[in-house]
Amino acid sequence: MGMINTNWSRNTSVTVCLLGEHMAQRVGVSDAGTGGASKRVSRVRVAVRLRPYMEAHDEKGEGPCVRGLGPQSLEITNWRNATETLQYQFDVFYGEQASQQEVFLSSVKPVLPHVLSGQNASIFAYGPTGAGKTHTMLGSSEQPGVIPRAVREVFHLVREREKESEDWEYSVGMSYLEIYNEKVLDLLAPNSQDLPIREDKGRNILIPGLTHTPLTSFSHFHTVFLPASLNRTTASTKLNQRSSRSHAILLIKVVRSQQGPTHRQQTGKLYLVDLAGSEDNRRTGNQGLRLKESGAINLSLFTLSKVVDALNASGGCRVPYRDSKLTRLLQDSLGGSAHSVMITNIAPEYKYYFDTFTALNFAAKSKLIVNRPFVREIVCSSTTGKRPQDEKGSRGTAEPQKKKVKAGDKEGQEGNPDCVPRPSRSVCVYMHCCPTTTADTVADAPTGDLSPPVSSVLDRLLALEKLMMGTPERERLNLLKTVAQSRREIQELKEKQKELESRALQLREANSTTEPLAQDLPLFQNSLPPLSRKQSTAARPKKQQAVVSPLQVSQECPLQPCTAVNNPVLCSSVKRKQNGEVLEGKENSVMDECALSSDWESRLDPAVLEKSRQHILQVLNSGSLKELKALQLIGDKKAKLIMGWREVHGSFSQVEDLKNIEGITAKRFSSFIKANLLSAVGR
Ligand SMILES: Nc1ncnc2c1ncn2[C@@H]1O[C@H](COP(=O)(O)OP(=O)(O)OP(=O)(O)O)[C@@H](O)[C@H]1O
Repeated sequence: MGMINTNWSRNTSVTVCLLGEHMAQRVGVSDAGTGGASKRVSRVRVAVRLRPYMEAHDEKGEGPCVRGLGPQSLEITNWRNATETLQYQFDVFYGEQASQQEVFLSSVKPVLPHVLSGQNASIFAYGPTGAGKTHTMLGSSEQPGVIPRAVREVFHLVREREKESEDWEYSVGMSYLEIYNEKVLDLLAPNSQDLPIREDKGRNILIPGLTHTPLTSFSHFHTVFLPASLNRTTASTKLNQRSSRSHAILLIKVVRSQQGPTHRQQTGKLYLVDLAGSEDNRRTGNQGLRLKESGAINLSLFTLSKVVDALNASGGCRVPYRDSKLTRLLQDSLGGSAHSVMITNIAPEYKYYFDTFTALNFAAKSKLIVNRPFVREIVCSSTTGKRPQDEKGSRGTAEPQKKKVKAGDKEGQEGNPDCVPRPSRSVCVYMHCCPTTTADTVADAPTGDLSPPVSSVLDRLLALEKLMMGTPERERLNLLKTVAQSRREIQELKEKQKELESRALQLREANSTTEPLAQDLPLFQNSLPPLSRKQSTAARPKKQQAVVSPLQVSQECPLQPCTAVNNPVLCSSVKRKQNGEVLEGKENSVMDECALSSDWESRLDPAVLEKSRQHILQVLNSGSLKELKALQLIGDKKAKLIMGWREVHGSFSQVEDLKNIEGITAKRFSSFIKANLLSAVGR
């Protein structure tokens, strides 16, 4: 690898590269003191911790390749030019001598009070394998790391807050998981399977089924956490005897509930993340399973890097959170709503040079990420006098969260298990700065009686809704406007529909023995028989294709049973009159009525029929989904099946091939062909 062993004392006289707020900017040594030392505060606080030099990792006796310059800066040898170093500036730099206490006090402790106020915080350790991530996060019994110190501090803060005011009650709970080979595994329930990751309408990331254990004290935490840590997947590699083969995420959830008539409930989450190390398999000596693990680790870390790049890119490009489980779970920590601290661990030996270099560059670009923290609060004003069931209710039981999920609850029990079940007749409001989506509004729409235009607007709404879930915030605002517009359209259409229905009803009542006036109600120009009030809903103008122009009937074959009319629809209305039946829905199209006549085909002009057949065949072969659905008796499902068939088998050589489609029986085909030919020749 041709490493250069730098004599640090020589560096003062040479040019150095400075990497400060932004990436690689070369400056002369005289500028180094000012050029990169920007005081701009980044929301994602980035600390770098240098592990003590270990001779065991320096077979060639090359000495360290990194050294600290001050409380915020360090330099690393420039591998391209031995006479240069690369300098970096971070929020904090912890040298080899830094204690666990120091790391905790300056980087972690300051963010913890936010968690008690309903905000999220993330502390994560990043860096190459063997650089000290687990040491930083977990530590040992002699040198406890961030995790035990943070949890102890959370309990300490809770006790203090409880002493200060009796208005708020606090409850603390934990979940603990690992991402191993792209599987989310519950470390508190070691036999569990890969858990799904979901996102609710408030963009909270959820893992239904993940165990949540209420905690009463720090020592209680210890008894739960320690055995669970042993469930984490670790193994020996050439670089680390006990290398973490998974990303571990400990979630500490603090729910605080206000006492009194109005129940405010704030939920803050603290994510403590020990990432698996990035690995160079030429050096780790990984093979077989280790190599597979390494692939998953590197892939997720690569995605993490892409996420950071996308967040830093201007122009709001897509952030690939969904490309790995890790980034999906860290979505809130990077570019989300959490107060985030990234502790980048690096090793000083030359053996780690390129890993260190990569880690430092990653850390430098992560500094630019801005999160937008907000308080997650539910306000419940209950008319029952009952207060919302909070975590106190399940204190002392290790209950899988999925049991708390109540399907169909509009406030999102399923979407957001943090919204605990609320009492009946209570009003729950989410309060945070993010715009909420309109899933609840969509759910309100009476989909059962939507006419086609309404359902298409609804489809648009649902599509927008889906789109919004993976869209950056400022685009979401635009989408929200479109959603609002669509809602207005739905409302207008519903009103129009109601008006038409009531007019139809009035007409029928007024002309109980006569036909309704076509000019009064254009959509009903092919008048339906008189209806009772009860039947009136069936008279909705669902099928605009029922409105057809007069048939081109063969002169030689006048329509016999329907001699009074030369229109299949009118024919059907006569038939309806005869049997007093009301038909509705596409499958029972009025076309079926005329189609019941067995010799209908012989009464139509063969040339026109052939032309119509060709037209149907053409639609079957090249029609879009919409065009296929415009055919009689073809709904959404059948249209999709037709498209699928086309893709697999190519063109339909004749319309009869339609019988190859699942669900199209000979009888159904016969109805289809009659209905469509009649409809087509009618045009
Ligand atoms: N600041 C430190 N002071 C003393 N020892 C340290 C420090 N950092 C790391 N070590 C030691 O270095 C070794 C490797 O550290 P650790 O296991 O924490 O690395 P890691 O980054 O978590 O590795 P991996 O990604 O492979 O799990 C351990 O023996 C650990 O005790």
